[in-house]
Amino acid sequence: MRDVKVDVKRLAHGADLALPAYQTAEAAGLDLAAAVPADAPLVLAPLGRALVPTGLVIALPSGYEAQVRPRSGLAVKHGITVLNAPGTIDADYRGEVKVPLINLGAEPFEIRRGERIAQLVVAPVVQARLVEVSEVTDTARGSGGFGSTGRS
Ligand SMILES: O=c1ccn([C@H]2C[C@H](O)[C@@H](COP(=O)(O)OP(=O)(O)OP(=O)(O)O)O2)c(=O)[nH]1
Ligand SMILES: [Mg+2]
Repeated sequence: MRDVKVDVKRLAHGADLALPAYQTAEAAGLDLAAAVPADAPLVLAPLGRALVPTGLVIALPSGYEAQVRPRSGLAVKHGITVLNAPGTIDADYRGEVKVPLINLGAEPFEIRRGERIAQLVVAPVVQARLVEVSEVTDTARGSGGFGSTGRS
């Protein structure tokens, strides 16, 4: 397993929360915990959304991004997902990592302090060097898409 150093800082409102951790040896995502106040859990009503704090600031190395992805268990059991999935953390972002959650389930969902609400996947990035042309190369697919190869 390759790894890359990522600096992480815990903000005051997350200082007592454990750092994100990979839950298994080959896990791709670091689980992110909700840094909501212990005495004020966040309640997401059906179709309700919230920008959930993690209490974390990260500094990714140049050439990497971090993706904020849903946890499948919360999605399947409760309809909780990341509204902008996959969220993008840029390598030059130094603000708090936050998770825009939405409740697509039928019941209100309570998010307690320390609950693992999403996962962070660090990935390499390439930036495109755009070269404007008057004609693009032809291919067998051409402009076919959106189900052009059969049922979708
Ligand atoms: O789920 C997310 C998505 C983004 N961010 C932070 C890190 C990212 O670097 C920054 C900007 O995100 P994005 O580019 O997706 O948002 P934008 O609406 O384009 O804002 P900006 O104009 O600041 O780029 O917000 C998060 O904390 N969580
Ligand atoms: Mg942006």
